[in-house]
Amino acid sequence: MQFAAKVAESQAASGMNSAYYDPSAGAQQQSRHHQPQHLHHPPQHSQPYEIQNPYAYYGDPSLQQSISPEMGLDTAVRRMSLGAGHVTDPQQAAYGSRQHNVALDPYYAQQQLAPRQPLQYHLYTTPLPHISNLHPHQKTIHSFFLSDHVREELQRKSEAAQQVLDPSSPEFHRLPAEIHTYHSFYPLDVHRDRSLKVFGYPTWVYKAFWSVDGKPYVLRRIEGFRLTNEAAMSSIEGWRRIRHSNIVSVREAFTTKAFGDNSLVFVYDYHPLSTTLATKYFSGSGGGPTAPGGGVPEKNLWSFITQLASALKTIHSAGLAACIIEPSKILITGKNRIRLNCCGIFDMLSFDSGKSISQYQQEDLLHFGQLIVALACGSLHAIHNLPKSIDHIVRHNSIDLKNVILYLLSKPSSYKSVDDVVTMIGPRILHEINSAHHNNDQLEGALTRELENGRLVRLLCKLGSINERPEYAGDRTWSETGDRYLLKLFRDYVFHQVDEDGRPIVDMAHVLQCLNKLDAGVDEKVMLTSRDENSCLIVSYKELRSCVESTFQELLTKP
Ligand SMILES: Nc1ncnc2c1ncn2[C@@H]1O[C@H](COP(=O)(O)OP(=O)(O)OP(=O)(O)O)[C@@H](O)[C@H]1O
Repeated sequence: MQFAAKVAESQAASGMNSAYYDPSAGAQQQSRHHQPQHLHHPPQHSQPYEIQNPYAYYGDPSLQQSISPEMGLDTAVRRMSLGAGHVTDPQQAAYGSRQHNVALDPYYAQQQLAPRQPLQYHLYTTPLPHISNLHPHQKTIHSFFLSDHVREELQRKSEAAQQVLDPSSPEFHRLPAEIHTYHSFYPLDVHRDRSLKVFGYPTWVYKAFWSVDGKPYVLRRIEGFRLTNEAAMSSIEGWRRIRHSNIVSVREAFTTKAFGDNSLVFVYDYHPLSTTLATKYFSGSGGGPTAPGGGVPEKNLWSFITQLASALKTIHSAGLAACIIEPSKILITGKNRIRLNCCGIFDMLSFDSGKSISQYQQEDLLHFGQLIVALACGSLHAIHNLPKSIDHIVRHNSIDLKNVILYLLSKPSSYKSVDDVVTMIGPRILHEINSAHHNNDQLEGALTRELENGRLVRLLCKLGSINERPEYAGDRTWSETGDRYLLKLFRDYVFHQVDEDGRPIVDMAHVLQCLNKLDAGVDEKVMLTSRDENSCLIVSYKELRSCVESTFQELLTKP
């Protein structure tokens, strides 16, 4: 595998100086390590990334025991973030300062004085150097990594997923430490007032970790609901089988008294940093795009209609009804990506209502139509004056949109079904598929850029394990002889080049080229010189590669 990476020295230097490799000293001072429990000598330097185990945070042995080592590692890898309590999202604003819980970690016990700092995203987004005259075989350093905005978005999501409550906050003490198999509760409600509007009961939303797989989930608690008919619990089974890209997956439901009342709890997949249609388009602070008429632009509307129709098609085909098509219960989990939330709750709350499923399905279509009217007019009150609203929609949108809305709002009948909606919006579905494929292509391109990096990190790990081990199997000269000596000289050749005045040459393209050639084991030869310049060895990458492999195997197999 070869890269024809060739960048001007200044560009290379800027790449090497970018925070991706070496965040600025300021950030380093602010970031903190989270040391695994078994390390007795915490390193003195700060690192750009912190790999943490959320379970170690709590110092709760019973929890730690329930987690397998593999799971801990997996979780630790997923926790790669700068590890700082970032406090800009509304959820945090509602609950005050929150931080990663470090208070109970013995390593941090003496280091609690300095407050954790927000993530400094700008250190991770390097400006692209302006290069207009690159040859086809040349690449800028940025082409080896994810684009800055994708990386930042993923980092923000990862950070949000790992947030836990500050143990000194009142909220921390109010919430149970563990319920069922979930722990580390973190409230997601944007506002503190509990509205009974949607479910008729106050509801609370928390992120919590499931101790079985270590992943975060969302728990929605229906406060004060006493389950009178045990059979209602079985209604969740149908929902557990539904997997759809526009439906927030339902995991399980259970009752609990852990909150001091009779609560019913539903568990859903967690989608970090999501918001709702209500917050984005009807709260006045969402900043969503608006068309000239004040509503959501028609292009976005068609995308929402297609996604919701697709979700409803799956739900109705499974003999279920959503019963919850309302702006505050439709999550926006990405750009124009929506997911129907809170499915399954009404099945349990109105288990004995006596209504048939087809009646509920007809209501779904009606609520679907009302939602589109509200979005197209930019107001939740639009459905109260339909003639005026339809008139507004016709003036600002296509006739196709009006036809779909009129169909959805038409009288319920046994002939009215989501299938007809799918037929009506056929051409728009094609457009949606095209956009989805396009987005896929872009993400695949981004993934491909990172593809080689994992390979290089593996190689670097091997080299790091081999080079300059102080002693191995009692042999103090182990790293200074044989294959290991060759690899030590190669390490100097790759990373420690100096110019004629002895100044370090920092050339990212050279490093990448050498590592790629080593990984591929090409026949090209390289001249390695000892530091005292007394010996000089000519060796091929192929030979160096077999040195790496055999030495690493030796490390693995010998006691
Ligand atoms: N599955 C989920 N994954 C991630 N975040 C979620 C999920 N479900 C809800 N949320 C977050 O929780 C917040 C609160 O959800 P909720 O449904 O209570 O909305 P709300 O606007 O507060 O509605 P209500 O007025 O009915 O309480 C939402 O804004 C959303 O950001």
